[in-house]
Amino acid sequence: MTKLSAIPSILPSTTQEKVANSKVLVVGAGGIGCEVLKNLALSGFQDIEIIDLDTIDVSNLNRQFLFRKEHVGKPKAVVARESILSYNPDINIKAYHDSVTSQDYGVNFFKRFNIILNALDNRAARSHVNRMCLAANVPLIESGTSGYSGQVELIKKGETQCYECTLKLPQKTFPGCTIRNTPSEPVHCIVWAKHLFNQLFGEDDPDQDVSPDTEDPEAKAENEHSSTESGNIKRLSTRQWSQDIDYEPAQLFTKFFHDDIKYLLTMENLWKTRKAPVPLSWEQAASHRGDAEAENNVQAIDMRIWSLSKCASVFSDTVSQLKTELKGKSFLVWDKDDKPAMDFVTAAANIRSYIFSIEQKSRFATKSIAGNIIPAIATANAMIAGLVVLHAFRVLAEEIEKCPTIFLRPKSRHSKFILAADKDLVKPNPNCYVCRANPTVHVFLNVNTMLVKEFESEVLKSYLNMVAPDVVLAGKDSIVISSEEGETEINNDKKLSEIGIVDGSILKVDDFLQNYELTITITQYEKSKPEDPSFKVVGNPEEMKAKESTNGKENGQKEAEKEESDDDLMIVDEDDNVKSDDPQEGSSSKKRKLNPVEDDICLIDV
Ligand SMILES: Nc1ncnc2c1ncn2[C@@H]1O[C@H](COP(=O)(O)OP(=O)(O)OP(=O)(O)O)[C@@H](O)[C@H]1O
Ligand SMILES: [Zn+2]
Repeated sequence: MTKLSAIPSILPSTTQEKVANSKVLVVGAGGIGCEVLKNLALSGFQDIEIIDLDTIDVSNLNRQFLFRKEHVGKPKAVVARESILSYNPDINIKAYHDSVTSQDYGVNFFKRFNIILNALDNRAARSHVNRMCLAANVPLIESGTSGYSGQVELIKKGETQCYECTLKLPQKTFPGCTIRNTPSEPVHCIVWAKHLFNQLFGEDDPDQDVSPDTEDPEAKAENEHSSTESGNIKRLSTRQWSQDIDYEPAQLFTKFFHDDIKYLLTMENLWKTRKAPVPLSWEQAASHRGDAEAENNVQAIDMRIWSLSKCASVFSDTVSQLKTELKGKSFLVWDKDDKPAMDFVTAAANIRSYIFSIEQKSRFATKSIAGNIIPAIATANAMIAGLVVLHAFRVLAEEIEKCPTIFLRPKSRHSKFILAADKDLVKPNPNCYVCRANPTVHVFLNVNTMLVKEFESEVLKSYLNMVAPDVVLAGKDSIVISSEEGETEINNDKKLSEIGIVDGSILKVDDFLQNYELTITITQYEKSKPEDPSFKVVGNPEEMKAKESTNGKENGQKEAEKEESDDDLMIVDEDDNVKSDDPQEGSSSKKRKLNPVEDDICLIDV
């Protein structure tokens, strides 16, 4: 029996019928997904499917209200289904505890739906669903939040831009010389401390060198030191040297916080317009007395700013703990939830901040910066989910012209939001490497150093978001990378040039799972600086510049700042289409491979 009574009577009767008879897929049952599912169930949708790969974590409970304490550890999709049935037992609802990128969900699976609603938190899954919906020609409503910001966007093949029509700028990174030579903000010291962790205990990454950067152009004019030296230490690997001294904390401290800083001071150009750092000896730090008061205040330990002597003792203790953890392993992986790893970064970052006269941060604040944590705001999720379902009504009523992209922006601190809408639907980008006919891209890389397996994992999968690519070298018609296991593994460790991929090569890449074909033109490129990316992907080489977004907050926030209204919510038209700081990355400006900072940002309870 169709429960039309649940359908908002404000809708025209034809739309009410369509709502009751349509089949909807919700992808993701997290913060937005739970709200969307509740809205669907309460507004008359009768046939819903949910897919989510994750299980319920205790940190989800404050905002993902379909879940309770007793559900922790259970699959989100399954529990969400049960909770929705408790609202309305007549709904036909099916749950999949699985990744939407799995081969089990091909184009025919997507074709079964009238509309698909994304409530995801990462770029790879979003891109995949985007391609599946284009291939299946099913409208997709894409949404995301990031703190108090959010966005809802309709994607309809041929009529609107797709998720990949605009270049998503990679997460903000910092120039290597700022991190290594001239930090000026706490985040620079925190990134340096994470790099230090990796140099001492993590996977080797030459881009994460922590020693003074002698190639810094600003310093070079006066600095005649050989680039084979760093500080007073010959540039043998930091890891090797640390192992040679058995991770003796005082010696490590002396190198990183005294000798390297002394060396930096010899780069005089750097300090002409900046406050110079002050080298800190192990003895000075360990016996530092000036900040004992900060230690004794009553705040929760994580909220306190640690004294310098506490930082020194935590540095020493965690170096010893991490050294023990490393035994028998080739490297450790930094994790903000791993206590010694997080304590180490807090201590090292704060010691460096002290040396550079930069504000020190509590462990709590350091964790949030180091883990790129943006708080998840239940209200923002709820507002965005409401807009998702309103858009769904309009799509089903075939009024897609009434579905411009809508942005949620914080008006000011705390409770005030504004909603800003684009004036019109944004048309597809004719150069989009996904939704245009016969898409092409140019990839700049070094064919003499990049391995076939790196090209597959970093360029095709991680950057271009393919799932199961098959690559044919044009002219030779042989498969050089196959999605079939065992077919081309023999090529994995070869350089691209060794299998005939050279400057000017054209590759035909086919991802059967995404029904997506892409032509790639290879151009030989060599890094000129160590921090340069190892490859670049460009739609049109003449337009190598990424579409610079003015910071997303400007979308609606500027409008709002002009207004003096006490309303908690304002709705304004959007004057331009400039996109944002990408709330669609949700909590997670998902890094592309080139980004040294965190991959997915985790949400924290607020
Ligand atoms: N490939 C995928 N297939 C299916 N579901 C996915 C996929 N990728 C992400 N998701 C789901 O999308 C949801 C996004 O929700 P949300 O942004 O609230 O994240 P969360 O993981 O619930 O929260 P937190 O990050 O704070 O732990 C998550 O439940 C996640 O499991
Ligand atoms: Zn597109």
